[in-house]
Amino acid sequence: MPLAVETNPAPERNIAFIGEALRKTYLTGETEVHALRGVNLKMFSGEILVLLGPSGSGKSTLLNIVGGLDRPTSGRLWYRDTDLTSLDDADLTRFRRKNIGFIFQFYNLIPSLTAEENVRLVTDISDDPMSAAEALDLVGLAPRRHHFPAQLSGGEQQRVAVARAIAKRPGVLLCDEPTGALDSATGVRVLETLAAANRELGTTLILITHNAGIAAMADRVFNFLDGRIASIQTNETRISATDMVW
Ligand SMILES: Nc1ncnc2c1ncn2[C@@H]1O[C@H](COP(=O)(O)OP(=O)(O)OP(=O)(O)O)[C@@H](O)[C@H]1O
Repeated sequence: MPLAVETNPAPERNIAFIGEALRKTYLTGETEVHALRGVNLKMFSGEILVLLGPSGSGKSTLLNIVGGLDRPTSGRLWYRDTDLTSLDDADLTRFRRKNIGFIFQFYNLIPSLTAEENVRLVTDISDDPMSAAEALDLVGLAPRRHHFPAQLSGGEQQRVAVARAIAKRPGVLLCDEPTGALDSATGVRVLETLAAANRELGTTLILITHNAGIAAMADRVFNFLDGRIASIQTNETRISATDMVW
C-alpha cells in the first residue's frame, strides 16, 4: 500500500509519532464506549513520556494503537514518515516487530525456559539484535541467566521482560504499568533499567502509570481524562529513577 509521504506533517527527525484526531469507539451490544475522543499528539524521539490518568481514561487504548496492536476508529497516526493508519495488517505487524518493545504489568515469561532462553525467543527472530547475554547484562541479570522464572523475584522477572523487550534494539519501548505488581524499591530497580535503555540506546520510552510519583522521571507527562489528553506537563529537569520514592 503506498505511504502518504506527501501529506506527512512530521518531516523533522526528532518526532517519533504524530496523532491527529484519534478516536476509538468500542461497540458492545447496543452500548458504545468512547475510549478516545479526538486525541492530537506529538511524541518525540528519545523522550521519556508518562501517560497519567484515572482508570478508564484511555491510556492503554492509546498505547495499544501507538504500538500497532490495535487501530483507531478514525483519525491518523504517523511513525516517522510512515502513516500507520494506511498499513494493511501484515505491514502493521512488520512495523511492530521491527520498532516496538512491549512491557506489561505481568511479565509474560515462559516458565519452562531460562531467563536467557526467554530473551532468545526474540533475538532469534530479529534483524539486528544484541545477544541475549548482552541484554541481560544491561538489566543487571547476567549472573542469573540460567535461572528459570520461578527462581527469580517479581522484580527480577520484570527485568528479564525488559531485557527481552530491548534485545531487538527497538526505537520505542511501550510500558503498561511496568511496576504495578512490584513494591517501591523493586519498582525503582525496574525503572532504572528502563531509564538506562533510554539513555544508552536512545530508546523512546512511553510509560503508563497510576503513580504520579513516577511522572518525575519523565520529560513530559500527558494527563488523560475521559478519552482526551486534558493537559501536558513538561518537566524542566527529570529525576533519576534512583532518587524516586512513592
Ligand atoms: N475491548 C474493549 N471493549 C469494550 N470496551 C473497552 C475495550 N477496551 C477498553 N474498553 C473501554 O475503553 C475505556 C478506556 O479503557 P482503557 O483501558 O484505555 O483505559 P485506561 O486509562 O488504560 O484504564 P486503566 O488505568 O484502568 O488501565 C474504558 O471505558 C474501557 O472499559
